[in-house]
Amino acid sequence: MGKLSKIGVLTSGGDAPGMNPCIRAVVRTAIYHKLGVVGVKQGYQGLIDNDMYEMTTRSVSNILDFGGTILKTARCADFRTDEGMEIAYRNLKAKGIDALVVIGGDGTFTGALRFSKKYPDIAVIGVPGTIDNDLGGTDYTLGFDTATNTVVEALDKIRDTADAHDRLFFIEVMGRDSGCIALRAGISAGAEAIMLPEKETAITELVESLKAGEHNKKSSSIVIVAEGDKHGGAYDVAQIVKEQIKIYDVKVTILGHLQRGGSPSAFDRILGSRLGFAAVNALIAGETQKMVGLRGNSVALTSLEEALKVHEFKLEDDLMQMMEILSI
Ligand SMILES: Nc1ncnc2c1ncn2[C@@H]1O[C@H](COP(=O)(O)OP(=O)(O)OP(=O)(O)O)[C@@H](O)[C@H]1O
Ligand SMILES: O=P(O)(O)OC[C@H]1O[C@](O)(CO)[C@@H](O)[C@@H]1O
Ligand SMILES: [Mg+2]
Repeated sequence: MGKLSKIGVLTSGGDAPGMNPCIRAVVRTAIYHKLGVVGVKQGYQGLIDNDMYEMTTRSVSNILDFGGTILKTARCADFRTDEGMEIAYRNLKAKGIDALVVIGGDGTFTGALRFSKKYPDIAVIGVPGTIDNDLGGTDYTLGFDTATNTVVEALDKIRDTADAHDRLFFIEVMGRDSGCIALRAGISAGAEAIMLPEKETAITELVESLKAGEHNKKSSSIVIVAEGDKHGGAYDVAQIVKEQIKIYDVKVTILGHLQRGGSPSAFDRILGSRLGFAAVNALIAGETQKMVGLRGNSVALTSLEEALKVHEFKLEDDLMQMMEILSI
């Protein structure tokens, strides 16, 4: 690759709080180093549709506290095809862009890696931006902290009414393939049980533990169901359990997309700024096909391949065990 001159930045997949602080850091770090920086609208769709604009330091003024992403995002089917990738490549070359910072989740990185292997003259650095926290090589992804706090706030409110009415609530949280939000929010809000995509929960055991809780004079119970759970969503699980347990009045709440919105927490603002800054520095250092992440409070580079490997270590055994014991 020749000398770096112009960086494209995009956000892709589900939006995540912290993406805006990250875009701001990419833009200002690039400009500080006298590099051009181009904002790509709607993720990979903008590469294909040629929807891009030159950014200045003022393009990212006063956005630290915004949820969503000023660049917009999309799930782009065309980028999965060789034809789509070729159009994207031609558009990048025509604009003189020689590197990309892609902010997104596992799907975004899968696309980035494929693209970069096909067109290695465009350097690519990934920033983990997804509320799912489902990437290796980083302890946290952008948006996970804010989303978890949002879920905890909702669970606290549901606990008030559940307790007042002696009810059993099944609460569905996001995480198609990832139980990270479910586990940490569950611990924070004292949930009685958590159902995760990574670990099958036996319904008989769940029913037994809910009955034991009632026997222990618990006035309310909260079961968190991550949306990817094998038994289906919260409504499905509630239906199965209802048939086996008559002691509580059963209610269901789906938290849905409110989990993705909102102003980023201080943690996500700092993480976004730190990783955006590091992404540009990695490109300047000649890196490509890597992700910048946070490991043990230090910024670390990981190959995109490694980042995409299984992330189950994030469901630490002690957290899983503790969750059950502390809710007796
Ligand atoms: N195999 C692939 N080849 C090319 N592009 C891909 C591939 N997989 C995903 N992408 C691109 O990445 C985009 C984002 O992926 P996806 O929708 O899975 O979200 P994500 O980045 O995992 O974020 P999140 O899970 O937080 O929503 C896809 O819409 C598609 O454009
Ligand atoms: O907004 P969409 O496209 O329905 O996507 C929902 C999915 O996106 C995520 O929120 C991640 O961004 C998953 O947890 C969830 O399954
Ligand atoms: Mg994903």
